[in-house]
Amino acid sequence: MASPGYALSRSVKEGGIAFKLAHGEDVFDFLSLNSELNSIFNQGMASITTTTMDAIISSYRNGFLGLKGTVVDVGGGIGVAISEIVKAYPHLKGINFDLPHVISNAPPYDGVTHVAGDMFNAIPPAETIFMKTIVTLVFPFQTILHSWNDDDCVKILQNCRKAIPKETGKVIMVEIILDRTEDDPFNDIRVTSDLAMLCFSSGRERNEREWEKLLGKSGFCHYNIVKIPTLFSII
Ligand SMILES: C[S@@+](CC[C@H](N)C(=O)[O-])C[C@H]1O[C@@H](n2cnc3c(N)ncnc32)[C@H](O)[C@@H]1O
Repeated sequence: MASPGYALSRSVKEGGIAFKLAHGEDVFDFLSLNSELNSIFNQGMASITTTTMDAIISSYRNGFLGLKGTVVDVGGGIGVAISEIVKAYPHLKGINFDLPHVISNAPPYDGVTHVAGDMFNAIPPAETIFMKTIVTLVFPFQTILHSWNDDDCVKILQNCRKAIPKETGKVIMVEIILDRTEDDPFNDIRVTSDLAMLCFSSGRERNEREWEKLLGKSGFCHYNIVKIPTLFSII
């Protein structure tokens, strides 16, 4: 996992993603080809997610209470986040959507259907889409949108738009928002995550203006930001 750091200077000078220069594959292809690492990665994501879901579920209570129908967690890993959401808000049904090699490791949860697929092709239809990022310093390349460059993010968000009802659909993203002006103890780790994205993906962390631009380009003209007591905000 340290090797992409050693490829960073080559990536800056010659172009290309440092992770791919170091390992010959993009990160998610690399995981799909290494079943032991894939399993460690999925379990790691699941345990980190368990620690942040409490803050998300309680801080966004009115948001979840106002939803109806089905929520699809895009890039939901083995389904921990969506299972916690439907447990806390049982009026909702959940779909956990991820790549086939991840879904094949996912355990069953009440109220959750697992669906395998590729978010660059199509996302299962639902009233609401949930996308949650993760940051760890061991696997610092966590998606969802911060792992991808702007063009890829627009493709993902446009697919989100196609999957939800035109007038009433909603996308809930849990992402980092860079903010240099605020005196916030999480700011240093947000910048560290931005550097980590440079090593592990084509992505980056973004400030509010950059998020607004990305959302606008993808056809979402209304958004709100809800600050929660973690590294992340809800957009
Ligand atoms: C950081 S992990 C899991 C994050 C998860 N949302 C959570 O909070 O635990 C990101 C997930 O995105 C998935 N992913 C990557 N590319 C994808 C694609 N093209 N389509 C669907 N899922 C994808 C990965 O397999 C991985 O499980």
